[in-house]
Amino acid sequence: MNQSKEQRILDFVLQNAVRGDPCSVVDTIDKYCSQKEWAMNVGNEKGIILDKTVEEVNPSVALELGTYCGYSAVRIAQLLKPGARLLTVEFNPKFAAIAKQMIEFAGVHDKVKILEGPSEEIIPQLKKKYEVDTLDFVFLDHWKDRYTPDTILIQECNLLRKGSVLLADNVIVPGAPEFLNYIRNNPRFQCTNYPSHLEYMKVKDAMEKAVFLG
Ligand SMILES: O=C(NC/C=C/[C@H]1O[C@@H](Sc2ccncc2)[C@H](O)[C@@H]1O)c1cc([N+](=O)[O-])cc(O)c1O
Ligand SMILES: [Mg+2]
Repeated sequence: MNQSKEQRILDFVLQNAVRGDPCSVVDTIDKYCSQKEWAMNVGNEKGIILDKTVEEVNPSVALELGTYCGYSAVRIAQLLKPGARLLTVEFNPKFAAIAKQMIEFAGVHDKVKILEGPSEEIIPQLKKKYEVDTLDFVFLDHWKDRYTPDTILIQECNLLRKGSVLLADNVIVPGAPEFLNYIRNNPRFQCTNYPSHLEYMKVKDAMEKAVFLG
């Protein structure tokens, strides 16, 4: 049965990265996806914006929507302080299985929990089932037409506190125009745009940061 691209990425990491070294896992994925097969990891250029935002927020509880192969989960997890945790939501079981192995190989599995299922089902479970009080940081990188409904759902579930930070990937390519319109016109959020480029390409992309004002 022929392998998936995601399985090829994982295999390349298992054979070429250093077990227990998150940086080498991230760099190895970037090497494979820039030289061999493009894949929708946030990549290193936007990854640095992600890193800086995570360091600035220093979250105790972080949520990621759209795990894919686990690239950004590994990037975020390696920056978390002791005792902090990342919950990452993935609905495709094949991708979740790849990401689980990627996260374990990187040695950050004690900080990361993969929640399998669609975000619209998982988000309402965060407080009771996953013992979340509020979210300090949310990285949106799943289906672009889910950014707005899930941001509304997160608010409806009282998961944000004054100062909670949302960071959205791909607000230019593939684009999230409805989300940009929603979040930039919502007085409860203070927005900042970070121009960048699409992962592994020269195409312009951007990330949008939105701080919840309470
Ligand atoms: O489409 C993109 N991302 C969608 C990501 C989707 C990921 O999240 C879930 S969907 C889900 C997860 C949880 N809950 C509900 C749905 C999918 O199984 C995948 O793992 C994308 C596309 C491009 N591009 O250039 O085409 C570049 C990017 O950086 C991108 O992020
Ligand atoms: Mg993306």
